Amino acid sequence: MANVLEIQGLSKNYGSVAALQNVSFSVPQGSIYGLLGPNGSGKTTTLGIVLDVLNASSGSFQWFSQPYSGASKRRIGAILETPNFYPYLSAYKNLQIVADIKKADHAEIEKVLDVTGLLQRRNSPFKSFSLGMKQRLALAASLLGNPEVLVLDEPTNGLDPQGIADVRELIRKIASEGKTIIIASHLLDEVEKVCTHVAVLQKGILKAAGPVSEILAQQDQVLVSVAQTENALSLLKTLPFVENIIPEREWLKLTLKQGFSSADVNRSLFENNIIASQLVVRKKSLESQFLEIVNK
Ligand SMILES: Nc1ncnc2c1ncn2[C@@H]1O[C@H](COP(=O)(O)OP(=O)(O)OP(=O)(O)O)[C@@H](O)[C@H]1O
Repeated sequence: MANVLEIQGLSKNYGSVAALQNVSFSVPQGSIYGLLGPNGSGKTTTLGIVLDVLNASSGSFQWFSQPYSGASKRRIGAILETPNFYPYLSAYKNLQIVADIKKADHAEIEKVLDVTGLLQRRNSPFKSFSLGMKQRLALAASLLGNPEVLVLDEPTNGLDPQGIADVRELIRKIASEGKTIIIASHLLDEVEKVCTHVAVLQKGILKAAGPVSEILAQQDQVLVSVAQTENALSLLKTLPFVENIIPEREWLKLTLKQGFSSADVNRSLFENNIIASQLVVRKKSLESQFLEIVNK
């Protein structure tokens, strides 16, 4: 699959602050790519550089395998900040202004209002919109000109759970039409629910990048409680499918290699005359996986 964006060795210093340090990753065409990291990790800086509103201190990037130009700009729709529309003008009128700036056909306005679920409210003034509707109007505006790629910085910031779910659905719908979407977010949950790929930033350093299924693998943890802890520990250390063992009070916490389950642990213990009094399978939380990645 071709890449819509390739970033090589990007660094950015604000005075003595190293906001980005030698960051490289590629965004495949058709992906929903999450740029994940806590506040201040360099997400907005990365997006600002690739959208040409900030200069990098060093490194390079290409959109559609070419240096950034007016031609590539027309293929990208972006929302970098909380959207500014005219409060007393209707949704439709506001989009007319955006369409004129982007030299987009006015016929597109109805379509983007429909996609974002705002057709019924086309004549309502922007100031009467809820935060979620304002965010959807910003998405509608970014869709004018029919860009191939959307770049969104924290698109669900400040929204309530329903608003977050609406924007998530909308992102899925837009992606299903073949567009590539790049989203910066500090919300792990959001990234896991909607993204196909993720890059994890911490203090300007890229910690991991790739398909979500590889980066945030849903590895289970198996907790074993046995009377003969020492015997069990010696045995478990010899089992090739046990990746990691953490003894914690009466429990032995195990991480297993892909394709193995608590049944394999139970069988091995039993075959060696060790009876587990309790065996518990616990899903590793996204938080703990994220912390493992950033602490690596
Ligand atoms: N104009 C600036 N001048 C000085 N330092 C800056 C400037 N902009 C950003 N920084 C610093 O660069 C680092 C990265 O900031 P950036 O806004 O890119 O992070 P972020 O991951 O987008 O965070 P947030 O989620 O809070 O927006 C932070 O330490 C921030 O304080």
